[in-house]
Amino acid sequence: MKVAVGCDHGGLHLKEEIKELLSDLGHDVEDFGTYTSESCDYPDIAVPVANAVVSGEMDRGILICGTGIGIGIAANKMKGVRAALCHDSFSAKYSRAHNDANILTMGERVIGPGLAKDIVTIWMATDFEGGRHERRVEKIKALEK
Ligand SMILES: O=C(CO)[C@H](O)[C@H](O)COP(=O)(O)O
Repeated sequence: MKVAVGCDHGGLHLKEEIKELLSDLGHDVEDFGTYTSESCDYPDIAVPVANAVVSGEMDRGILICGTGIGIGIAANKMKGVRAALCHDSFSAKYSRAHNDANILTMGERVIGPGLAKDIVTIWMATDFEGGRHERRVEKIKALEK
């Protein structure tokens, strides 16, 4: 899969670990920044990653900031984005299976790299179940009209 990754300064180190994991898993990774530890504003990263996913240029996105919250709030303002903040593997699995989340967000200041890598591995491997969940996701999409 083609995966867009992005972070603010609070998520820089974890993003590097996640990029390596995604490559090891056989995915194509595109890094939308930030690239240095200099302080920056997470909406400036969330928007291009969201656009890349919604346009179909990239299949999925992973966004990381200090908490995973702000960058997810920003991404979810973009039409077509279903960004899920996941700090446990159960949520990661069901954000895909039930919600068809297309962007995963995490906080580098919240969880360690080991758990974050488990979360990404599960999130990337889980398919949307459809069925009754399709109807619910369609209702979410209808809210955007
Ligand atoms: O987690 C975040 C947003 O939800 C940011 O990474 C965090 O707010 C940045 O804080 P600071 O400028 O103090 O490093």
